[in-house]
Amino acid sequence: MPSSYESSPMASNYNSHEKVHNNGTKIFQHSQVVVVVVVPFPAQGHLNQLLHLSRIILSYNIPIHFVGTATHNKQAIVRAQGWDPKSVANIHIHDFNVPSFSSPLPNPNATTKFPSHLLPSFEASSKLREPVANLLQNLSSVAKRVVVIYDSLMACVVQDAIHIANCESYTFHSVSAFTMFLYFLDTMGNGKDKAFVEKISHDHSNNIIPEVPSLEGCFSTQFIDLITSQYEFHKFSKGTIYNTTRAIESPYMELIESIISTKTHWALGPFNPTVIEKKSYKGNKHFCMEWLDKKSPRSVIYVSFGTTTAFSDEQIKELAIGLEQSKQNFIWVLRDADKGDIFDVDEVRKVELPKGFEERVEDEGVGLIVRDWAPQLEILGHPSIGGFMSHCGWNSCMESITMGVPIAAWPMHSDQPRNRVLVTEVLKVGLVVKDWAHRNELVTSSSVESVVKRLMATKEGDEMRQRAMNLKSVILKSKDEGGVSRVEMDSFIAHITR
Ligand SMILES: O=c1ccn([C@@H]2O[C@H](COP(=O)(O)OP(=O)(O)O[C@H]3OC[C@@H](O)[C@H](O)[C@H]3O)[C@@H](O)[C@H]2O)c(=O)[nH]1
Ligand SMILES: C[C@@H](CO)CCNc1ncnc2nc[nH]c12
Repeated sequence: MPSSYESSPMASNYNSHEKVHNNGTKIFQHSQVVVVVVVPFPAQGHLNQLLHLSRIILSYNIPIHFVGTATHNKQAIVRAQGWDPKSVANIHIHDFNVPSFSSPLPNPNATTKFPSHLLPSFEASSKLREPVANLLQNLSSVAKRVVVIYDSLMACVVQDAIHIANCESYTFHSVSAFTMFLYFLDTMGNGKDKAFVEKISHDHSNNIIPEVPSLEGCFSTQFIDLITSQYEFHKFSKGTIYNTTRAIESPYMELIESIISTKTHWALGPFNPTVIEKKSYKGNKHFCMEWLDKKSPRSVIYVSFGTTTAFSDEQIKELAIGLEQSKQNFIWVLRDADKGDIFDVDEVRKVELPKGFEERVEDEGVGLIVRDWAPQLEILGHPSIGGFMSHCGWNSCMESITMGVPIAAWPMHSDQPRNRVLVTEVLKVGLVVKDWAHRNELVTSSSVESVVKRLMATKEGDEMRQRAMNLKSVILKSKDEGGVSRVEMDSFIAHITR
């Protein structure tokens, strides 16, 4: 564990901060520096994005304070990918206490796929308000400015920032600009002005705004309450941050800007590294990377559904049979949704596969089952990967697109049904496995088989792979000197350090 992982008293934080940034001469007086405090929401898809962003901001030599409960901080760090884990030592990690919370197993047979079992851990994290307020207060007395970047679901926790004169905050939305735009549009109600509606209708005909599924079945009611209870606190933030790039989502960034013109909207992504650092391998190569090394280019489909999905036994069986019948190479990450505390391993579900399946596909060299944490970013970046069967979580979408891999889309909940539309209809780098209208039905082995074949072994699939590679190169260029992603990140940094 990196030494700074332990939460340390303020004084030693300052010492380590001087050590990190002081190249022989004492360049920092604390009263002159701008510090950034990052407040993530405690679920993997959220923690991951803000840890990546922290590392990017740190690369501009800005001190970073990352706050959360001990278990969620540890979760973010042990699972970080794509860069040298040693650089975490330069981030000030603050482990704050919250009342203990229960950490039940997900329910694989529930009618909706929303991960309601995570609610106790979400509720516990809402108790971070007081320690966060104290931290902001302490930092504000020694820093020139305290910049708070908080997950939109943690607005309530950072509400005291408003009372601190040299503190300003930015809301981070963990979903696509496409999803956020549709969400803002839905909530605009009758206040739409005529010109705006005309523009939207025009965009409709240009396919910028395709038909999307309603939000029915996407969230639990308690989660909607959690989202709504944050509303009143968002008005205090100075701007909003998205993990996207104008290189792929500029129409939606512009639409958001036209709806909410009182704030600055920053497209600072992609947050995940687009080139994987050698040092990220943590010593040994994962066994699936060696397996991939032996396969031919673009011949393997990677199958994984993020950290918030639990399949029923019946669905697992159909998926297994479908993959085998497709006769395509695959790596399948077969794991249940995370628990609220991932280190609580007393109770885990052992998923059953059809008899003999695993041995057969592994002996034949066509399939590999991974049951623990897979190095997804590295896998997607491997030249043998030619497709990704995904639930369309936003991290997975960005990772796949930045690595040039097309998607077989099987959304489960939340923003995923709409990300599916962005991937398949707008960017045209994917096929639909399951449409939201059929969300309560089983996906049969024959539909799995047919989508996998279409993506991996047809001209249509080749064309998608080509488009995905084109998007990858557009994104890489946008990060070069003068490119849109680089310019926007540089100007955000210039803005907060002004
Ligand atoms: O074995 C694994 C499983 C998952 N992962 C990583 O875990 C992350 C999963 O995040 P995803 O966004 O894809 O999916 P999740 O469902 O877990 O996240 C969720 O939270 C954030 C939202 O914005 C997403 O849209 C939402 O679905 C990815 O970064 C993926 O690379 C692994 O590295 N290995
Ligand atoms: C329970 C979590 C899984 O990590 C739902 C995904 N998170 C989200 N999904 C959709 N819209 C959002 N706006 C902010 N966060 C959002």
